[in-house]
Amino acid sequence: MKVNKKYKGLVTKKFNEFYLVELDKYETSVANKKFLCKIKKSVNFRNQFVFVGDEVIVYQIDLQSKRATIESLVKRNNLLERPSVANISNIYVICSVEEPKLNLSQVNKFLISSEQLGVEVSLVLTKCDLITEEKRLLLIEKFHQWGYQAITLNLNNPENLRTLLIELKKKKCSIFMGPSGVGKTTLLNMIIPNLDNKTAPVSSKIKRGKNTTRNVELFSLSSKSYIVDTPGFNIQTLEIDIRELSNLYPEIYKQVVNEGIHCKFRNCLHVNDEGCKLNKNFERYTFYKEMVESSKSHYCLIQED
Ligand SMILES: Nc1nc2c(ncn2[C@@H]2O[C@H](COP(=O)(O)OP(=O)(O)OP(=O)(O)O)[C@@H](O)[C@H]2O)c(=O)[nH]1
Ligand SMILES: [Zn+2]
Repeated sequence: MKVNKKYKGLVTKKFNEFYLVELDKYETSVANKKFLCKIKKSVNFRNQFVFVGDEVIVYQIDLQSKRATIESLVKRNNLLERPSVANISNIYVICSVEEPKLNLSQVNKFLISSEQLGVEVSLVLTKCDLITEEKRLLLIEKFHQWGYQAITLNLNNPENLRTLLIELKKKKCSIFMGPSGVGKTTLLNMIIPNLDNKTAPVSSKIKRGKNTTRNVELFSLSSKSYIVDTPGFNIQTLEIDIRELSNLYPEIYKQVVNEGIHCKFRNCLHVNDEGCKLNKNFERYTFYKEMVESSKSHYCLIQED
């Protein structure tokens, strides 16, 4: 039985030329909303590929065989690389407080690289069982000054995981990103039942290539809430316009937008500029200055090993 109607849907998985598309729950009364789709042959997406996370319009919906055809692609908000996922709403930057040790410069790069996508960015600190309560509170205070309410986790305490899960269920589409060995896979395995991604102690990790052949999938946490079942492997390649950089630091954004400071020049970079009014007395200013300086002659390209 074919439905002679068009519906909007979300690509939750992609394999070869097939796409698993979940039809919008509010637009259809069909019970199982997942349809195996191919792209309409004559369609020209101007060499654009369709990725997991993309919204598409489907037609030729066959309720019996659960097949349909993708007619067109809805304009996407953003596209992440490695893994390729579209329309992410939230990035959770995951860093461990120990094993591996917290590296502030690296945390900064992950945060800026995520902010650059224009999504909501959160910071999660794992392995808090390896530090004292006093140190944990100091870290929360530190990152509060960076402009983030760090979520601290400890595998021995399921209570903090529950809090994170409640938060994730309110977000549209989240992904975990962070350096190797910080516990991203461990967390995903706890959040997604039967996922069973491989984890390994830090010392025996193969640093690259792990999981690369797996197909990315969106896992539904609640209606309208998804999480990417694979962590982002690395910092996204940045091509930041030097004038945009200050907007990616909440400490600077807050002063310029919320407090309305007025530097003498509208395009002030807040680095040795005449008449600059920015209060530079914050911890990440050195990182900011370094990024501005390294991108003065060319766009800032950051790639992390
Ligand atoms: N002590 C402690 N160890 C943890 C915690 N969470 C994870 N680990 C351990 O950290 C190691 C690495 O965890 P993974 O989940 O594989 O880390 P990952 O971030 O996915 O690493 P990559 O796959 O390399 O990106 C494993 O041995 C985990 O058991 C924690 O809260 N406390
Ligand atoms: Zn300034």
